[in-house]
Amino acid sequence: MSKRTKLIAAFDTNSRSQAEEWSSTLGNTVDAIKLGLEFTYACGLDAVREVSAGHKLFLDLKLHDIPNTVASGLSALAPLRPALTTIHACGGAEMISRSREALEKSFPDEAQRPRLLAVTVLTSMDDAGLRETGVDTTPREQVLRLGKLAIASGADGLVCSAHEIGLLRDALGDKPVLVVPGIRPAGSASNDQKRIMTPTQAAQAGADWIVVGRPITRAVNPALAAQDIMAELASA
Ligand SMILES: O=C(O)c1cc(=O)[nH]c(=O)n1[C@@H]1O[C@H](COP(=O)(O)O)[C@@H](O)[C@H]1O
Repeated sequence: MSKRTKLIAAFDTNSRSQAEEWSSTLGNTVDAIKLGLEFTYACGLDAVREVSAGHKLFLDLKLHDIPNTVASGLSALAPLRPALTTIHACGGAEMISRSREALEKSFPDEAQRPRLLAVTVLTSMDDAGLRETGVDTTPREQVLRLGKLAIASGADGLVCSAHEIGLLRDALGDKPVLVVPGIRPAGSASNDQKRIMTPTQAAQAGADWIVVGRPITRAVNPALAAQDIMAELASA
């Protein structure tokens, strides 16, 4: 039997009290919580530690710099003990392999080591947006290219859209952890996301984790919105 796709709720806010409220009202409904750039820059690392206490943490800081700086940055974040953490795949092979080494050094116990995820092509990019950056190919081709590079260089998994899951599974098999944002329950606004799918579609495509922010956090009742998505995943 295949494993259920798990739900990460993205707590994108600059308010510590708001994040604390979500943590207590829906943190136990979802499988993990994501704290990213907005919350970390606004509230600091102590707040990340406190809001994520008792929950699985996806620390999404999308590091992208020279290999030494990214590896040292990851080592500095180790005390937060995230389950999952991100770097940008386009930082290249050495940046990715040095990141993996840094995490292995900080966590000699492999079971405790945060899973290193490489972000491929952001789900807010479509064909035109990607070409504007000088990458003269489609998001699918670029995701595949970066995905192969990242896994070969030591990433445990990838962040991609649900549209590329099949392609990545064909090329890389079942082992890489695929974490999929750009998820919109039927009828919800796409906002700035371009490559979107519903929770059911992403689960059926084979996502290990989906990431959902605004459809939960901006709902009239965020806890109920999270429960509805969990129910959708259970029946997908
Ligand atoms: O790394 C991510 O989590 C990420 C990668 C990506 O390609 N697209 C993407 O939306 N995300 C994150 O996933 C979350 C999606 O939020 P919503 O669009 O509100 O559901 C945000 O916190 C983004 O930072």
